[in-house]
Amino acid sequence: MEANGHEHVIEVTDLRRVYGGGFEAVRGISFSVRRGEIFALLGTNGAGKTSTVELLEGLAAPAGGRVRVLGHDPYTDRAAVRPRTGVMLQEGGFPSELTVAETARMWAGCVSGARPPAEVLALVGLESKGDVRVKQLSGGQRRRLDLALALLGDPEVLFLDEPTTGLDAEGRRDTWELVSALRAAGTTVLLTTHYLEEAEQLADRLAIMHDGRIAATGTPAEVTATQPSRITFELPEGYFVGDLPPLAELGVTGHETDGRIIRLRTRELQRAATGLLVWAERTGVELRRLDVRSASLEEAFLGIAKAVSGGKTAQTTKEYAA
Ligand SMILES: Nc1ncnc2c1ncn2[C@@H]1O[C@H](COP(=O)(O)OP(=O)(O)OP(=O)(O)O)[C@@H](O)[C@H]1O
Repeated sequence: MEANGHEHVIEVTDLRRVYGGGFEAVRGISFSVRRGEIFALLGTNGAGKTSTVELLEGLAAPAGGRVRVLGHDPYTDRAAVRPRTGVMLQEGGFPSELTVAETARMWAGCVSGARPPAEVLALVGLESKGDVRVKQLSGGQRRRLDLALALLGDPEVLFLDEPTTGLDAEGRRDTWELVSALRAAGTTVLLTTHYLEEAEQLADRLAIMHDGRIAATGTPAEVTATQPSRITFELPEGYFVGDLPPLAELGVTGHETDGRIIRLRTRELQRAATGLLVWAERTGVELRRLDVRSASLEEAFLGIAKAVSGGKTAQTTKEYAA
Protein backbone atom coordinates (compact mmCIF):
# COMPACT_ATOMS: atom_id res chain seq x y z
CA MET A 1 0.00 0.00 0.00
CA GLU A 2 3.00 2.34 0.42
CA ALA A 3 4.60 3.76 -2.73
CA ASN A 4 7.25 6.50 -2.66
CA GLY A 5 6.19 7.41 0.85
CA HIS A 6 2.53 7.81 -0.20
CA GLU A 7 -0.17 5.56 1.11
CA HIS A 8 -2.47 4.36 -1.67
CA VAL A 9 -5.98 4.10 -0.26
CA ILE A 10 -7.43 2.98 -3.59
CA GLU A 11 -5.58 0.57 -5.86
CA VAL A 12 -7.07 -0.68 -9.11
CA THR A 13 -5.20 -3.18 -11.28
CA ASP A 14 -6.33 -4.45 -14.69
CA LEU A 15 -9.95 -4.14 -13.58
CA ARG A 16 -12.73 -5.57 -15.75
CA ARG A 17 -16.50 -5.52 -15.57
CA VAL A 18 -18.76 -7.57 -17.80
CA TYR A 19 -22.55 -7.25 -17.72
CA GLY A 20 -24.99 -10.09 -18.34
CA GLY A 21 -25.10 -10.62 -22.08
CA GLY A 22 -21.33 -10.35 -22.24
CA PHE A 23 -20.91 -6.57 -22.68
CA GLU A 24 -17.50 -5.52 -21.34
CA ALA A 25 -18.03 -2.04 -19.81
CA VAL A 26 -14.64 -1.83 -18.04
CA ARG A 27 -11.76 -3.27 -20.07
CA GLY A 28 -8.65 -3.60 -17.93
CA ILE A 29 -8.03 -0.29 -16.16
CA SER A 30 -5.35 0.49 -13.56
CA PHE A 31 -4.88 3.52 -11.32
CA SER A 32 -4.24 4.37 -7.69
CA VAL A 33 -5.35 7.17 -5.38
CA ARG A 34 -3.21 8.42 -2.51
CA ARG A 35 -4.52 9.33 0.92
CA GLY A 36 -5.85 12.89 0.99
CA GLU A 37 -6.03 13.17 -2.79
CA ILE A 38 -8.99 14.15 -4.98
CA PHE A 39 -9.04 11.87 -8.02
CA ALA A 40 -11.51 12.54 -10.86
CA LEU A 41 -12.78 9.99 -13.36
CA LEU A 42 -13.86 11.77 -16.52
CA GLY A 43 -15.30 10.34 -19.69
CA THR A 44 -17.89 10.50 -22.40
CA ASN A 45 -21.38 9.05 -21.74
CA GLY A 46 -21.14 5.31 -21.30
CA ALA A 47 -17.34 5.38 -20.89
CA GLY A 48 -17.59 3.12 -17.83
CA LYS A 49 -17.18 5.58 -14.93
CA THR A 50 -20.21 4.47 -12.89
CA SER A 51 -19.45 0.81 -13.64
CA THR A 52 -15.96 1.40 -12.21
CA VAL A 53 -17.09 3.33 -9.14
CA GLU A 54 -19.61 0.59 -8.28
CA LEU A 55 -16.75 -1.93 -8.24
CA LEU A 56 -14.78 0.35 -5.89
CA GLU A 57 -17.82 0.63 -3.64
CA GLY A 58 -18.10 -3.16 -3.49
CA LEU A 59 -21.55 -3.19 -5.09
CA ALA A 60 -20.49 -5.79 -7.64
CA ALA A 61 -17.65 -8.28 -8.16
CA PRO A 62 -15.14 -7.57 -10.93
CA ALA A 63 -14.99 -9.93 -13.91
CA GLY A 64 -11.20 -9.67 -13.71
CA GLY A 65 -8.38 -7.72 -12.10
CA ARG A 66 -8.16 -6.40 -8.57
CA VAL A 67 -9.56 -3.58 -6.40
CA ARG A 68 -8.27 -2.62 -2.99
CA VAL A 69 -9.83 0.12 -0.86
CA LEU A 70 -8.02 0.85 2.41
CA GLY A 71 -6.15 -2.40 1.82
CA HIS A 72 -9.27 -4.57 1.55
CA ASP A 73 -11.31 -6.12 -1.23
CA PRO A 74 -14.48 -3.97 -1.08
CA TYR A 75 -16.69 -6.80 -2.38
CA THR A 76 -15.55 -9.78 -0.32
CA ASP A 77 -14.51 -7.72 2.71
CA ARG A 78 -17.39 -5.26 2.70
CA ALA A 79 -17.72 -5.22 6.50
CA ALA A 80 -14.18 -3.85 6.85
CA VAL A 81 -14.47 -1.24 4.11
CA ARG A 82 -18.06 0.06 4.29
CA PRO A 83 -17.88 1.83 7.70
CA ARG A 84 -14.83 3.82 6.54
CA THR A 85 -16.26 4.97 3.22
CA GLY A 86 -19.00 7.40 2.20
CA VAL A 87 -20.99 6.92 -0.97
CA MET A 88 -22.98 9.52 -2.86
CA LEU A 89 -24.84 7.73 -5.60
CA GLN A 90 -26.25 9.30 -8.76
CA GLU A 91 -29.79 8.66 -7.50
CA GLY A 92 -30.18 8.74 -3.72
CA GLY A 93 -33.54 6.97 -3.89
CA PHE A 94 -34.78 7.69 -0.35
CA PRO A 95 -38.50 7.95 0.51
CA SER A 96 -39.71 11.30 -0.81
CA GLU A 97 -42.50 11.60 1.83
CA LEU A 98 -39.97 11.99 4.68
CA THR A 99 -38.61 15.39 5.64
CA VAL A 100 -34.96 16.27 5.24
CA ALA A 101 -34.31 15.92 8.99
CA GLU A 102 -36.19 12.59 9.19
CA THR A 103 -34.20 11.26 6.23
CA ALA A 104 -30.90 12.28 7.83
CA ARG A 105 -31.94 10.71 11.18
CA MET A 106 -33.05 7.50 9.49
CA TRP A 107 -29.78 7.29 7.59
CA ALA A 108 -27.76 8.06 10.71
CA GLY A 109 -29.40 5.02 12.33
CA CYS A 110 -27.70 2.82 9.72
CA VAL A 111 -24.22 4.30 10.24
CA SER A 112 -22.05 3.32 13.19
CA GLY A 113 -20.72 6.37 15.05
CA ALA A 114 -22.76 8.76 12.89
CA ARG A 115 -22.21 12.51 13.22
CA PRO A 116 -25.23 14.54 14.40
CA PRO A 117 -27.60 14.84 11.40
CA ALA A 118 -27.96 18.62 11.96
CA GLU A 119 -24.19 18.98 11.60
CA VAL A 120 -24.01 17.38 8.14
CA LEU A 121 -27.11 19.26 6.96
CA ALA A 122 -25.40 22.51 7.97
CA LEU A 123 -22.24 21.46 6.10
CA VAL A 124 -24.17 21.28 2.82
CA GLY A 125 -26.28 24.40 3.50
CA LEU A 126 -29.58 22.58 4.17
CA GLU A 127 -29.90 23.59 7.84
CA SER A 128 -33.05 25.61 7.15
CA LYS A 129 -34.70 22.79 5.15
CA GLY A 130 -35.01 20.22 7.96
CA ASP A 131 -38.84 20.29 7.94
CA VAL A 132 -39.21 20.23 4.15
CA ARG A 133 -40.30 16.98 2.54
CA VAL A 134 -37.69 15.45 0.24
CA LYS A 135 -40.13 15.52 -2.69
CA GLN A 136 -40.36 19.30 -2.34
CA LEU A 137 -36.61 19.86 -2.68
CA SER A 138 -35.16 21.14 -5.93
CA GLY A 139 -32.88 18.80 -7.90
CA GLY A 140 -29.82 20.66 -6.63
CA GLN A 141 -31.01 20.49 -3.00
CA ARG A 142 -31.50 16.74 -3.36
CA ARG A 143 -27.91 16.38 -4.57
CA ARG A 144 -26.81 18.28 -1.47
CA LEU A 145 -28.89 15.98 0.73
CA ASP A 146 -27.22 12.99 -1.00
CA LEU A 147 -23.85 14.52 -0.11
CA ALA A 148 -24.89 15.16 3.52
CA LEU A 149 -25.88 11.50 3.91
CA ALA A 150 -22.54 10.37 2.46
CA LEU A 151 -20.78 12.46 5.13
CA LEU A 152 -22.71 11.06 8.11
CA GLY A 153 -20.09 8.43 8.92
CA ASP A 154 -17.20 10.95 8.71
CA PRO A 155 -15.63 8.77 5.99
CA GLU A 156 -11.92 8.37 5.24
CA VAL A 157 -12.77 7.75 1.59
CA LEU A 158 -15.62 9.48 -0.20
CA PHE A 159 -17.10 8.33 -3.53
CA LEU A 160 -18.96 11.09 -5.35
CA ASP A 161 -20.77 10.13 -8.55
CA GLU A 162 -21.52 13.36 -10.43
CA PRO A 163 -21.91 15.40 -7.21
CA THR A 164 -22.90 18.69 -8.84
CA THR A 165 -25.24 17.55 -11.61
CA GLY A 166 -28.37 19.73 -11.39
CA LEU A 167 -26.75 22.36 -9.18
CA ASP A 168 -26.68 26.01 -10.23
CA ALA A 169 -23.35 27.85 -10.46
CA GLU A 170 -23.46 28.94 -6.80
CA GLY A 171 -24.41 25.48 -5.52
CA ARG A 172 -21.60 23.98 -7.59
CA ARG A 173 -19.05 26.40 -6.13
CA ASP A 174 -20.32 25.70 -2.59
CA THR A 175 -19.87 21.97 -3.19
CA TRP A 176 -16.36 22.53 -4.55
CA GLU A 177 -15.49 24.48 -1.41
CA LEU A 178 -16.87 21.73 0.79
CA VAL A 179 -15.00 18.99 -1.09
CA SER A 180 -11.78 21.05 -0.90
CA ALA A 181 -12.30 21.48 2.85
CA LEU A 182 -12.80 17.71 3.23
CA ARG A 183 -9.52 17.11 1.40
CA ALA A 184 -7.78 19.64 3.64
CA ALA A 185 -9.06 17.59 6.60
CA GLY A 186 -7.48 14.45 5.09
CA THR A 187 -10.44 12.81 3.31
CA THR A 188 -9.62 10.94 0.10
CA VAL A 189 -12.16 11.68 -2.64
CA LEU A 190 -12.90 9.81 -5.84
CA LEU A 191 -15.38 11.65 -8.02
CA THR A 192 -16.90 11.25 -11.45
CA THR A 193 -17.99 14.32 -13.30
CA HIS A 194 -19.09 15.62 -16.68
CA TYR A 195 -17.87 19.12 -15.82
CA LEU A 196 -14.29 19.56 -16.94
CA GLU A 197 -14.06 22.80 -14.99
CA GLU A 198 -14.94 20.83 -11.86
CA ALA A 199 -12.05 18.41 -12.45
CA GLU A 200 -9.73 21.33 -13.27
CA GLN A 201 -10.70 23.10 -10.02
CA LEU A 202 -10.72 20.13 -7.69
CA ALA A 203 -8.71 17.17 -8.90
CA ASP A 204 -5.12 16.53 -7.86
CA ARG A 205 -5.05 13.82 -10.50
CA LEU A 206 -7.54 12.49 -13.01
CA ALA A 207 -8.16 9.78 -15.56
CA ILE A 208 -10.10 10.20 -18.79
CA MET A 209 -12.05 7.05 -19.66
CA HIS A 210 -13.28 6.13 -23.10
CA ASP A 211 -14.95 2.86 -24.11
CA GLY A 212 -14.05 1.13 -20.85
CA ARG A 213 -10.37 2.07 -20.98
CA ILE A 214 -8.22 4.87 -19.56
CA ALA A 215 -7.19 7.09 -22.46
CA ALA A 216 -5.13 9.60 -20.42
CA THR A 217 -4.17 10.08 -16.80
CA GLY A 218 -2.09 12.48 -14.69
CA THR A 219 -2.45 15.86 -13.02
CA PRO A 220 -4.74 18.31 -14.89
CA ALA A 221 -1.58 20.13 -16.04
CA GLU A 222 0.01 16.90 -17.32
CA VAL A 223 -3.12 15.93 -19.23
CA THR A 224 -3.54 19.37 -20.82
CA ALA A 225 0.17 19.40 -21.75
CA THR A 226 -0.55 16.49 -24.12
CA GLN A 227 -2.46 18.95 -26.33
CA PRO A 228 -0.97 21.84 -28.33
CA SER A 229 -1.31 25.48 -27.25
CA ARG A 230 -3.02 27.97 -29.55
CA ILE A 231 -2.32 31.43 -30.92
CA THR A 232 -5.28 33.11 -32.61
CA PHE A 233 -5.31 36.51 -34.35
CA GLU A 234 -6.84 38.46 -37.19
CA LEU A 235 -4.57 39.47 -40.07
CA PRO A 236 -5.27 42.91 -41.59
CA GLU A 237 -6.47 43.29 -45.19
CA GLY A 238 -3.67 42.74 -47.67
CA TYR A 239 -1.79 40.22 -45.51
CA PHE A 240 -1.93 36.44 -45.88
CA VAL A 241 -0.57 33.41 -44.01
CA GLY A 242 2.26 33.23 -46.55
CA ASP A 243 3.45 36.66 -45.36
CA LEU A 244 4.12 35.33 -41.85
CA PRO A 245 7.64 34.16 -41.00
CA PRO A 246 8.21 30.42 -41.75
CA LEU A 247 5.85 28.91 -39.20
CA ALA A 248 7.60 25.55 -38.79
CA GLU A 249 10.73 27.44 -37.75
CA LEU A 250 8.73 29.12 -34.95
CA GLY A 251 7.70 25.73 -33.58
CA VAL A 252 4.19 25.92 -35.07
CA THR A 253 2.88 22.43 -35.82
CA GLY A 254 -0.17 23.40 -37.87
CA HIS A 255 -2.62 26.17 -38.65
CA GLU A 256 -6.23 26.79 -39.56
CA THR A 257 -7.66 29.78 -41.37
CA ASP A 258 -11.20 31.07 -41.12
CA GLY A 259 -11.52 34.18 -43.28
CA ARG A 260 -8.98 36.65 -41.85
CA ILE A 261 -8.72 34.69 -38.56
CA ILE A 262 -5.60 32.56 -38.23
CA ARG A 263 -5.22 29.87 -35.59
CA LEU A 264 -1.76 28.42 -34.96
CA ARG A 265 -1.04 25.26 -32.99
CA THR A 266 2.25 24.85 -31.15
CA ARG A 267 3.92 22.95 -28.34
CA GLU A 268 6.43 25.78 -27.92
CA LEU A 269 4.11 28.63 -27.02
CA GLN A 270 6.73 31.17 -25.94
CA ARG A 271 8.95 30.67 -29.03
CA ALA A 272 6.02 30.81 -31.47
CA ALA A 273 4.41 33.86 -29.79
CA THR A 274 7.72 35.74 -29.60
CA GLY A 275 8.53 35.04 -33.28
CA LEU A 276 5.08 36.19 -34.34
CA LEU A 277 5.13 39.39 -32.26
CA VAL A 278 8.66 40.31 -33.37
CA TRP A 279 7.53 39.86 -36.99
CA ALA A 280 4.41 42.00 -36.39
CA GLU A 281 6.46 44.76 -34.73
CA ARG A 282 9.05 44.82 -37.53
CA THR A 283 6.43 44.77 -40.27
CA GLY A 284 4.20 47.33 -38.54
CA VAL A 285 1.24 44.92 -38.59
CA GLU A 286 -1.41 45.08 -35.90
CA LEU A 287 -2.59 41.56 -34.93
CA ARG A 288 -6.18 42.20 -33.89
CA ARG A 289 -8.05 39.93 -31.43
CA LEU A 290 -4.73 38.35 -30.45
CA ASP A 291 -5.27 35.41 -28.07
CA VAL A 292 -2.39 33.26 -26.78
CA ARG A 293 -3.33 30.29 -24.60
CA SER A 294 -2.36 26.85 -23.36
CA ALA A 295 -4.87 24.06 -24.00
CA SER A 296 -7.71 23.82 -21.48
CA LEU A 297 -8.73 20.52 -19.95
CA GLU A 298 -11.82 20.70 -22.17
CA GLU A 299 -9.67 20.89 -25.32
CA ALA A 300 -7.51 18.05 -24.03
CA PHE A 301 -10.64 15.98 -23.31
CA LEU A 302 -12.09 16.58 -26.77
CA GLY A 303 -8.71 15.97 -28.41
CA ILE A 304 -8.21 12.69 -26.56
CA ALA A 305 -11.79 11.51 -27.19
CA LYS A 306 -11.39 12.32 -30.90
CA ALA A 307 -7.98 10.65 -31.14
CA VAL A 308 -9.13 7.40 -29.52
CA SER A 309 -12.25 7.32 -31.74
CA GLY A 310 -9.98 7.68 -34.77
CA GLY A 311 -11.60 11.02 -35.72
CA LYS A 312 -9.96 13.85 -37.60
CA THR A 313 -10.02 17.58 -36.84
CA ALA A 314 -12.58 19.26 -39.06
CA GLN A 315 -10.84 22.52 -39.81
CA THR A 316 -7.21 21.51 -40.26
CA THR A 317 -5.80 23.10 -43.36
CA LYS A 318 -2.09 22.52 -42.86
CA GLU A 319 0.14 20.37 -40.65
CA TYR A 320 3.89 20.70 -40.39
CA ALA A 321 6.39 17.94 -39.66
CA ALA A 322 7.23 17.88 -35.93
N1 LIG B 1 -26.75 -3.20 -16.04
C1 LIG B 1 -26.19 -3.08 -17.25
N2 LIG B 1 -26.31 -4.03 -18.19
C2 LIG B 1 -25.71 -3.92 -19.40
N3 LIG B 1 -24.97 -2.86 -19.79
C3 LIG B 1 -24.81 -1.86 -18.88
C4 LIG B 1 -25.41 -1.92 -17.57
N4 LIG B 1 -25.06 -0.78 -16.90
C5 LIG B 1 -24.30 -0.06 -17.75
N5 LIG B 1 -24.16 -0.71 -18.94
C6 LIG B 1 -23.38 -0.25 -20.11
O1 LIG B 1 -22.02 -0.13 -19.72
C7 LIG B 1 -21.42 1.00 -20.34
C8 LIG B 1 -20.82 1.92 -19.28
O2 LIG B 1 -21.88 2.48 -18.51
P1 LIG B 1 -21.56 3.44 -17.26
O3 LIG B 1 -22.88 3.80 -16.65
O4 LIG B 1 -20.54 2.81 -16.41
O5 LIG B 1 -20.93 4.68 -18.01
P2 LIG B 1 -20.64 6.15 -17.46
O6 LIG B 1 -19.26 6.48 -17.92
O7 LIG B 1 -20.91 6.22 -16.00
O8 LIG B 1 -21.71 6.97 -18.28
P3 LIG B 1 -22.52 8.32 -17.93
O9 LIG B 1 -21.53 9.41 -17.99
O10 LIG B 1 -23.51 8.37 -19.04
O11 LIG B 1 -23.14 8.14 -16.56
C9 LIG B 1 -22.52 1.66 -21.17
O12 LIG B 1 -22.38 1.24 -22.51
C10 LIG B 1 -23.79 1.13 -20.56
O13 LIG B 1 -24.83 1.05 -21.51
